[in-house]
Amino acid sequence: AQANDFIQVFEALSGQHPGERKGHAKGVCTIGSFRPSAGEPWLKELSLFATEQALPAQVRFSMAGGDPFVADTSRSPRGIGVRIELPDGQVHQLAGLSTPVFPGKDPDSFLGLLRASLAQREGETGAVARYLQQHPDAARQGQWLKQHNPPASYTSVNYFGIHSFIFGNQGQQKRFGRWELWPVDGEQPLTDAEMAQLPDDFLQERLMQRLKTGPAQFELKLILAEEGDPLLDPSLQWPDNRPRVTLGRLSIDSVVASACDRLNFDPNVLSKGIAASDDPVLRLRSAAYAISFGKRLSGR
Ligand code: HEM
Repeated sequence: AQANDFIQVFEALSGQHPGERKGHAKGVCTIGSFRPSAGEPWLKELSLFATEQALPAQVRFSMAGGDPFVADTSRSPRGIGVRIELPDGQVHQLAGLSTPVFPGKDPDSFLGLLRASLAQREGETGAVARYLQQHPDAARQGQWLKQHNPPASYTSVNYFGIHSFIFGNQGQQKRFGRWELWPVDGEQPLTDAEMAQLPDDFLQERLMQRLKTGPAQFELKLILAEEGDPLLDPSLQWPDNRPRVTLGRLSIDSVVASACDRLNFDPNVLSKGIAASDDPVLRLRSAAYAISFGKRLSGR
């Protein structure tokens, strides 16, 4: 699977929306800050956690998929894109989802699922079920979404980095870890009744109302891998009992609609001391985001 295959299938599934993101088209942009507070000395040696001062951040919340008009009640992932500006000019980005797993162990498996959805849409009954039967890794996100209603607001849900990243500077021990963002407001899912009754658009309005009462915050957490944890498969979660280390606090201050227009939340833009793993889905994302970024900047 190539990055462009994804752009094509996203556009086939969601229609042409010139100038919009080809994934996570619907969303809301905010500004805020990240205040590092990593307690462990080895973490303080990584650029992102070296200071305890608040670093400027841009944060975009989004609905998965390429449809800018999708209903906010949809049983689909919510997304968060975070861009943090370090004092020395480096930038660190995070782009995660409200599901702990991705629908595919690698790009081929995910692309197959998208193509099966398209085939089903075009009349091939049962195409998705057949595909999922043969590719259990591609079924895991859907299974999780069935068991967890979508969030009542963008700031009342956990977000997951999903991929493994490698933490440690040159000369230090390298440790595989995954990040999570935990809402300080607590998790609050929609009830079934709310899912049936709410209008298509309420997440942006709720976020603006929430921010009138002060910043909404998330704790950034790190889970470190233990022997035998799957390091390169984003469709698999690590056991729930892994300890989490607090890395800092992300503060969402205000909605600034245009502040993300020229940003590309490529998850491989990382500061010194944190590196991408060889997860093939993580690797492919940069190229797909670049194509989408180029298209939307040029109004295509
Ligand atoms: C093969 C796998 C994937 C492909 C092809 C893909 C593709 C895309 C594309 C084309 C965009 C729009 C980029 C832009 O115009 O700026 C996007 C946005 C996004 N993706 Fe992915 N993605 C993949 C996997 C993932 C994964 C694993 C995550 C989370 C861990 C994720 C989270 C996001 C988020 C949060 C955004 C919105 C960023 C923003 O607000 O601008 N994606 N994706």
